[in-house]
Amino acid sequence: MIILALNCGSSSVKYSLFDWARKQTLAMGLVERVIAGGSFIVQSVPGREDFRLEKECPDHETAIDLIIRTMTEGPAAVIPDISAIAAVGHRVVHGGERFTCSVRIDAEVLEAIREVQHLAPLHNPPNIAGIEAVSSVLPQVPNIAIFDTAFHQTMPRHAYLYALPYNWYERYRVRRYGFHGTSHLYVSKRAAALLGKASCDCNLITMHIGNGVSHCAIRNGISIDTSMGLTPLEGAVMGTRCGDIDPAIPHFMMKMENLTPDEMDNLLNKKSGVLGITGRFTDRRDIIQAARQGDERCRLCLEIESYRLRKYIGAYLAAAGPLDAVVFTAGVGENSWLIRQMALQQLQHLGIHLDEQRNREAVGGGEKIITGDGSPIKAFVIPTDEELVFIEDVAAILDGRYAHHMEFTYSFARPDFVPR
Ligand SMILES: Nc1ncnc2c1ncn2[C@@H]1O[C@H](COP(=O)(O)OP(=O)(O)O)[C@@H](O)[C@H]1O
Ligand SMILES: CC(=O)OP(=O)(O)O
Ligand SMILES: [Mg+2]
Repeated sequence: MIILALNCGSSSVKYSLFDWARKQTLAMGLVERVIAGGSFIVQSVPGREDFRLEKECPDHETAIDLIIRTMTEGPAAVIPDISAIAAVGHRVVHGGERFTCSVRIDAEVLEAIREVQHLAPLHNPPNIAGIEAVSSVLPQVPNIAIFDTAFHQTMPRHAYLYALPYNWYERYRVRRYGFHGTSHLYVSKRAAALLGKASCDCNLITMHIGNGVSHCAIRNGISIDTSMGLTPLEGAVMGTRCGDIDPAIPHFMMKMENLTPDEMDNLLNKKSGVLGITGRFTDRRDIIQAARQGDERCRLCLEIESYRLRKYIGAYLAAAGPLDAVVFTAGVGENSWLIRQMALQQLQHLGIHLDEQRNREAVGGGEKIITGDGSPIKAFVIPTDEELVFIEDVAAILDGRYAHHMEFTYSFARPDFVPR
C-alpha cells in the first residue's frame, strides 16, 4: 500500500510518499512559492540526487498536479502510475473541538473543517484546497485528515479555558486548542522509547521550535497544556508571530497608528516575532550569524527568544512534573545548540544539567541526549516526523486498526528516513 502524506501550507506543499508494506520512503519533497509566483519543486529520493524543477503553480491544484507528475513521469519518477497511490493523508491544522483523532474525509467532515476555518485563517484554507485538489485529481482514493489540534484535546478545562466571558466559549468556542499535535505526539513517543518506559508513564515537556513554535506539557503520555491557543499566535516568540503579549497592546497600537483590526492581526502574525525584533530576519541562522558579528538587535532577539523558552520550561515543570525529560525538536530545536544552551542554562537547581559538549554535538540529525549522565531530568534532541504520524494513521484507519492517537501503538519504523 502506497500512501501520500500532504502538508499544504499557505505558500508551500510538503509531501512524503511511503510504501507501507515495505516500510520504505519512496520520495519526499516540497513545492515552494505556490500562488506567490516563482514556484518550484524539489524532490529527494533515498540514494538519488535531489530533483528540482521550476514550474508556476498559481494554486494548490497545480502544485498537487506537479507533485503527482514528478512522482510518476520523467527522470524523478518513483511509481509507474498515479493508481499506485492507495490513500492520501492530509495535515489539517484546526479541527476545533469536534475532531479528537484522525478521520476519513467525506462531505460532512469537509464541511466541519470548513466551519472552523475562521479559527486558523492562515492554515485551514490551504489544507482544504489540498483536499479538494486531491479529490479532483484522484477521485477514487480515500483521503484522511490528521489534525494538529487532536493531540491536545485531552487538556483539562482549567488549561484550555481563558479568563474571558464564559459565553464567548459557549457561543463561539473561544478556548485554547493548541497545534503541532502530531509533532508533540511523535517526539513524546520517541522520548518514551529512549527512556525505556511506556509513554503512559512519562512526564515530558516537548519544545517544537521551528518557524512556528509551540510547547507541550505532557503528563502520563497525554497533553495537559500547550502554549498555542485559539490560534497559532499565542505562546513562544516565533519567526513572524509575537506569541504572548499584553492583550491591551493591540487596542493601544490600533489607536496610536490608526490601524484596522485586519492590519493589526497581520502585524502580529506576519511582522512580529524575531522578524519584528531584528527588523530583518526570520531565519535563526541569519540572526545567530549577525549576533556573532556584533549586531546588538540580533543578540537581544536571541536573549528574548531563549528567555521565553526558559520561562515555559519552568511553567510546564510545575504543570507536568515530576518530569522525565525535556525534548527539543523542529528546525531550531534540532539544529541550534546555541538557542538550546541559552534556554537551558542555569537550570541545574531544577534538575536539568546540560552537558555543553553533548549539546554542541547534537546538530544535523539523529536522536541525542544533551544532559549529563547524572542529570535528574534528561533533555533530548529528537528530529520530528509529522508525516510519519500521518502515514501510520492512514494505514491504521484503512486497516481498521485505528481507534485514537492515545490508544494506537505507533511503530514509527522509518529506517531510511533522512532528517531535514
Ligand atoms: N542550524 C540552524 N541553526 C539555527 N536555526 C536553524 C538551523 N537550521 C534550521 N533552523 C531554523 O529552523 C527554521 C525552520 O524550522 P521548520 O521546523 O522547518 O519550520 P516550519 O516547518 O515551521 O517551516 C528556520 O526558520 C530556521 O530559523
Ligand atoms: C500551527 C503552526 O504554527 O504551524 P506551522 O509551524 O507549520 O506554521
Ligand atoms: Mg513545521
